[in-house]
Amino acid sequence: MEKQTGLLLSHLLLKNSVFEVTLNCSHLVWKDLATKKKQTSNSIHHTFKDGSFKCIPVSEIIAVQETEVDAGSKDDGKWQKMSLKANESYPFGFTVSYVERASRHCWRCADVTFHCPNGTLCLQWVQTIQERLALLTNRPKSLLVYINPYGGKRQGKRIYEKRVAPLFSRASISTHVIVTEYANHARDHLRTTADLDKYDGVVCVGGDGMFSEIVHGLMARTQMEFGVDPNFPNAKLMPCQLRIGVIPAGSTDCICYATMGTNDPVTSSLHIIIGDSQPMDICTVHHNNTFLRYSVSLLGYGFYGDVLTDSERKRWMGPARYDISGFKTFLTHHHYEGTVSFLPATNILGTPRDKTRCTAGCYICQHNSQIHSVKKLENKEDEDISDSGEWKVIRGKFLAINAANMSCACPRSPKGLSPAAHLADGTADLILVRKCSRFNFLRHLLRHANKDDQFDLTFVEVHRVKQFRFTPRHCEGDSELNLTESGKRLFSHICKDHPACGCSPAYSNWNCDGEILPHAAIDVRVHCQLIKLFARGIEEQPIFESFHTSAV
Ligand SMILES: CCCCCCCCCCCCC/C=C/[C@@H](O)[C@H](COP(=O)(O)O)NC(=O)CCCCC
Ligand SMILES: Nc1ncnc2c1ncn2[C@@H]1O[C@H](COP(=O)(O)OP(=O)(O)O)[C@@H](O)[C@H]1O
Ligand SMILES: [Ca+2]
Repeated sequence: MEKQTGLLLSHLLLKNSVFEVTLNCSHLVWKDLATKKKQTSNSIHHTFKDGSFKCIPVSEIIAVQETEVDAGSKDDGKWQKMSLKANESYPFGFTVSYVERASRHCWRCADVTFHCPNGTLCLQWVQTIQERLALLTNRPKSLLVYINPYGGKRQGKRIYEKRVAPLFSRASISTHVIVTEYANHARDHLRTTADLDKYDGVVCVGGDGMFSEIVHGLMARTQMEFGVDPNFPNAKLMPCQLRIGVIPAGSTDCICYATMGTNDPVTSSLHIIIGDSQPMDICTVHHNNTFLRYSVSLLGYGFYGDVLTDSERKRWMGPARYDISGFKTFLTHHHYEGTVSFLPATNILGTPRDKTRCTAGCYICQHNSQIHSVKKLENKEDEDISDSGEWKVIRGKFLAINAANMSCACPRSPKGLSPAAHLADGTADLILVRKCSRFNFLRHLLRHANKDDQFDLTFVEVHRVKQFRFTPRHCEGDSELNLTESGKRLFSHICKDHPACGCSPAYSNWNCDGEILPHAAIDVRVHCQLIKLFARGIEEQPIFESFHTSAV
């Protein structure tokens, strides 16, 4: 064993070979001494598939613990042989659990057990690694967990107990778990009752609707604490301090998919454990200066509003309801008339049709959010939002009006509704699909699932915006008309009951992150980075950490 400042180096047994194991301030590295000579001293090393070399960042170590070296502990013959040898001259062991990257952005918790020649050395390794982990202040120690037992395929509770809780326990994270008993249980608990000082984060097990509940609860609590009235459309909303973790157990799971590249509960758990942080924009939705809701992913009128409205009656079907309702809504082919006004995002990097993608450490999000902060400091943000800038106005008949605050990538559409949209740039992509033939609309829809550009069609346009407004045709000129659900039904009724007349109903509903909004006329504003997730954005490719031999 060799211990210099900040460096621990020992020769330890791993499986049947002696490895040089090193812990420096940022990485844990192990090299098979038998193959070490083959490596050139100045080359940048990678993790070798044969296991002869591995380099993992300390920030991705989940836990370390002493391991009993016991020949009878594994039933696999090979392992027993190794254990016997370990017992002879390496009778002590410790196991390091760490993040390993699997395919398609999935993360797994891998274990490696090192055998030591004496107990003092073993203890020193365990303690030193634990000390390093304790220095990682971004990691949560205590979490408040809400499980929706009815989300998706109703597997939330099982997913949490079988796949998530054991990982949290291995990482010594304490949890307070609440299985929700009714819709908005989590939102109301967070808004009024929960003792948030006790926790380092809030975790929801469910779908995008459940995530939306958490966002509403935390946002309401934060605005109340700071005395901000969200009814005031130009209010400067305060960001939430607690990070949110999302364990996917829903029907769409686009929040997970767009922030981690997969909807896998283990991957989400590992991002939570290592304390990742991904800021996200939030939209506020108002009607006649009254706050209605927050939206994080999709605000959709027309097609996606109608799919949602139809699908709510089919909740018992689980996630398949969206496919059935999607098909049915496609066949009905309703269009809606109205005016869309929007404030384009100017002086920012990125456009909705460029080839850049919002990935981990996104430069565009960093750059554009800095512009927002400078404006906030100079108190020019309101100016920009309400008066200055050129509002654009588009009147027409639309099959769909969608605002994507992020890509909205999900298993149904791995590139998403707006593939170049950003999680945290302070803008949303406003997609207008004008009335067109069923065939053309199908072409547009199919392009969400293949490589072709869904915006490269004459009847589709997309704008990167900071704010937008929609006024359905029958409300135009009557800003006071408060068109609620019952009113809308009255209007819609006329043609919905007479499909043969070929007319479209006058109004659709807004799909706001999977919730039906009771108003058709809305004002929407994007707020930059109001919440943070336990995520890091989609990693472009598996990261192989660089490591120089000379540094060891
Ligand atoms: C072969 C045809 C391909 C059709 C592709 C359709 C493109 C799908 C993009 C869907 C984007 C979804 C954005 C996220 C919306 C969610 O907030 C919302 C609620 O989710 P959850 O709480 O998990 O139920 N989900 C939806 O509105 C579902 C829309 C599905 C439309 C088919
Ligand atoms: N215990 C519960 N009973 C009924 N509804 C609930 C419960 N807990 C949460 N909900 C509601 O269920 C809705 C859907 O939840 P979600 O987890 O997003 O599943 P899905 O993705 O299948 O829609 C959300 O609107 C949420 O408010
Ligand atoms: Ca955005």
